[in-house]
Amino acid sequence: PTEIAVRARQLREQIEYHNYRYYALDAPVIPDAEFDRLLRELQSLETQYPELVTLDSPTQRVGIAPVAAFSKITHRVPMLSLNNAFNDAEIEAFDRRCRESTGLSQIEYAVEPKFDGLAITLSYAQGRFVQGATRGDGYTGEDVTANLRTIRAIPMQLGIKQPPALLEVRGEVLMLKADFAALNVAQRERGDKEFANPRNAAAGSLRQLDPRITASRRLHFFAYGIGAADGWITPPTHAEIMNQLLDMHLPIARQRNVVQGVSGLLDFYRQIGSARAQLPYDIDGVVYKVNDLVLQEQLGFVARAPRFAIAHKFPAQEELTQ
Ligand SMILES: NC(=O)n1nc(-c2ccco2)nc1N
Repeated sequence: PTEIAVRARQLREQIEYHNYRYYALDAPVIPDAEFDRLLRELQSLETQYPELVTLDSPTQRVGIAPVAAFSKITHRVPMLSLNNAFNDAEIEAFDRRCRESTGLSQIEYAVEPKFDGLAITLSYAQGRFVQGATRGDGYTGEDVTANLRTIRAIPMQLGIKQPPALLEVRGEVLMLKADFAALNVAQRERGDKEFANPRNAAAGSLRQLDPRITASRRLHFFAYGIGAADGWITPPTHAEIMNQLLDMHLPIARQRNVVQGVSGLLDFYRQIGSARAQLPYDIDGVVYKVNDLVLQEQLGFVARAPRFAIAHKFPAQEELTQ
């Protein structure tokens, strides 16, 4: 009956909104018990009326049947990796190259943490999540759509009224430090192998053929850019792309900024470096991107890496002593 279908749609929207509050804003507005009640109400409606179940219903976050193997996906826009810099002199050289190639005396950069997880791409058609893949070799990755549906930080619908016809979101799947520690305790108790670090735990959890195993691991996601886009008016800067991603209910880094020149870059590097141990997730550096997208075009890519962006890495973390 229609009022049941209306109630089911209402519940789906409310649950997805609370996921946004919790994972993208880190500011839930209802207690977990109330969230669970909404989910149970939707589950009971879908059990009574199976025709109400949709693939992207919040009740399907527990994972569907496993696949025998992952199929391959070729990225419409390659997912290229960043060049690395390890000291201030290399960053000064990066900034100099950007100034010389653009003829500008000072460059504005968008800066953000470099998540140490697994790069993935999410495709949204008319605002609905339809496909997701790993980075692979940058040109071809594995189709892990069913596994990504279980990650509650990844919205199944973009949270805007007029979504683009197609939008590819690039980002990182990761496991929070606390969830990693708890997982290893559980692994040890089960007699299963422990993971060396959160990055391996995230990769191992995402690349499971059985989505129900992925669903049992607490994975998180942060968006950091865009791939292909059809029917979307690209904003003029990277910082504004990030604002729009958050408006669309995608989680993004909280510690991001827009800075001027090499001094702004190095200040951010030190600021994040001193806060690194307190962050809830592992990072292996910070990322600097020329903010203006027209300048990014001008600077382009050398070989396979962009000339307009660079990762500034921290010294490798000494292995945690027991
Ligand atoms: N891993 C990470 O946090 N990344 N990776 C990029 C990236 C890779 C290629 C272009 O941008 N940006 C950020 N914040």
